[in-house]
Amino acid sequence: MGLFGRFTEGLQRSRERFKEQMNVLLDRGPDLDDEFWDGLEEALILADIGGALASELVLDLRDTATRRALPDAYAVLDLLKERIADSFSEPRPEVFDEGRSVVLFVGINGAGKTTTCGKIAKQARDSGRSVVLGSADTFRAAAIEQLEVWAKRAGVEICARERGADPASVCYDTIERAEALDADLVLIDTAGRLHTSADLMRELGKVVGVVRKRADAPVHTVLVIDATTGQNGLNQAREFHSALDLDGVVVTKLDGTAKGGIALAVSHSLGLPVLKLGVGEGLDDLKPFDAREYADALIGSFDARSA
Ligand SMILES: Nc1nc2c(ncn2[C@@H]2O[C@H](COP(=O)(O)OP(=O)(O)OP(=O)(O)O)[C@@H](O)[C@H]2O)c(=O)[nH]1
Repeated sequence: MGLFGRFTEGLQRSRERFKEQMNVLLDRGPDLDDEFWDGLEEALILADIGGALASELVLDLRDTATRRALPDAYAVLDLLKERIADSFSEPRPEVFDEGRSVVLFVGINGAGKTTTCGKIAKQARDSGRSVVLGSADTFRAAAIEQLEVWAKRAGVEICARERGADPASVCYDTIERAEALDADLVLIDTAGRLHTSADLMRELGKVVGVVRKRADAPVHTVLVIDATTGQNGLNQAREFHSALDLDGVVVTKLDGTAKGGIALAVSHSLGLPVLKLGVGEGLDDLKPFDAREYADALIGSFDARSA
């Protein structure tokens, strides 16, 4: 898929914000002066890739521009896309797309865990894999019903118990059911919790421990991050990663924010792969992640004619 491929729409607001910032600079001309480099760093920070990575990238680009004698800002912006793509952690297709896998979705309230579970179930089902969903979010009755609706839409099995049931035992039942059905993929929704609540994080750690002990297939923990929370997503990722040793992240709600750079901030600073991207509320609004396409869609295209 080309430059404006799959993520174009989802990252539209982020790209427009970046373009606005850059056009102010490019209107002065494409010179690689101090004002350009400072402006570029500011635009990257505003796109929520994080202050540390923004200055790291700009330092590297500045150095490369001198060494390679890059002619102007347009050449730097092209190189920026390459550097952004290279800054993402390596992909891990075994989490959702290959072999047998048990995945626990974790994250703060409302991040999009239940919705993402449903969307991934649908994609896996469409590609011929058998899926069992588990509703370990027994805290919210509506979450159980919501996951049942998604299971129906995706045409997959679901294991659920009543509100207040022990989440670990729901996981246990789900894995048992998946084994009986010889399922390829088990997707378990957990209750939303604040990364700052030590008790809730400990409880989640126990649930993950039970699943790791019980499952025969590889167990993966995936953090769902709402992109609209911007840099707070990085704090969430840090806490969840240190408590649960995450395997990757799914970034949701990219359709409603200009803070699309958060996927890069998390992936780069914690060494976690971005596994999927949520770009809407519908069943098909989930995109596979590709670092190059993401970089293209985040930065957009600049050339002497369009500026
Ligand atoms: N625009 C948009 N909305 C999304 C996306 N993903 C989820 N949502 C919406 O976000 C809201 C919360 O999603 P849920 O899936 O219920 O979130 P959750 O993390 O399971 O919530 P808790 O169970 O309370 O922790 C719902 O209204 C979803 O439709 C997305 O990619 N884009």
